[in-house]
Amino acid sequence: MDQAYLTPNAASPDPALAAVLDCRVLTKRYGSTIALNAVTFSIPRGRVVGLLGPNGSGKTTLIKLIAGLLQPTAGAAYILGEEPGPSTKARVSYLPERPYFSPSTKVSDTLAFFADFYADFDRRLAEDMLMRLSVPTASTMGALSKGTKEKVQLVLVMARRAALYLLDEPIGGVDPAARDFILGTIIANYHRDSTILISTHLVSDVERVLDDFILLQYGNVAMYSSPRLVHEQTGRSLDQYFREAFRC
Ligand SMILES: Nc1ncnc2c1ncn2[C@@H]1O[C@H](COP(=O)(O)OP(=O)(O)OP(=O)(O)O)[C@@H](O)[C@H]1O
Repeated sequence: MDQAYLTPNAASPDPALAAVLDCRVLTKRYGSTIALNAVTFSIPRGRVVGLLGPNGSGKTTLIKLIAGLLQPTAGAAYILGEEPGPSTKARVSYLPERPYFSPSTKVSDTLAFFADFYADFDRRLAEDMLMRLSVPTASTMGALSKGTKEKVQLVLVMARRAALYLLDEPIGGVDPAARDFILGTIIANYHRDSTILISTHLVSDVERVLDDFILLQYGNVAMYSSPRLVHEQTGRSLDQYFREAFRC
């Protein structure tokens, strides 16, 4: 495990070194279910971090807590030193796991909506990415395939100039051939100072773009490391390593 990434540094006097995201003993219970159990980690700026783990391990719960859509039972998440609230929402670009535009909304209207709603939205960048992904902007969302809807929502979210992007299962519905292209387009266009936290089961598709990964198991951080370290230490890709380590 690369301990360097685990060092909380939100109190650093150098803003360039301050953590974008700091989770401290972050805990969420739903009744008697402990979805997140005193999760503590820190992510510096400029990293692309995979949030990995089996079904029910707490990935969506963690992302919703950071996005301010859920309240923690104990502990806290800090975005650039602040707990989730209106000012962090202006710095965080969040892609939920489910579609959120009504079927009758045209793709071009979603661009207008984001431009009105988010001061940091780069409309030209969004239009450019949609064109490169061959998305028909005159269509309604309801007329698009599941994968194309996901492309639109991912493009909108990534065309904001946010400090932190929270992507919950962004490419699950996209065909395998297009995943590489989409990830490549996203990574080529996002601002290098920003941090991306991306929850996914598609480890083999995303591992090449990840600087680091956090593995959740039963609501605990089981590992915080990098694909590079896993490869150096085991000779395996992240996907191979997980398949062997967590075989059912
Ligand atoms: N609204 C809720 N009410 C009760 N329990 C919940 C609720 N949401 C999540 N849970 C429970 O919390 C735990 C974590 O769920 P969560 O959705 O965060 O996991 P996940 O890692 O995102 O799963 P998946 O990979 O299947 O999307 C699970 O045991 C789940 O059943």
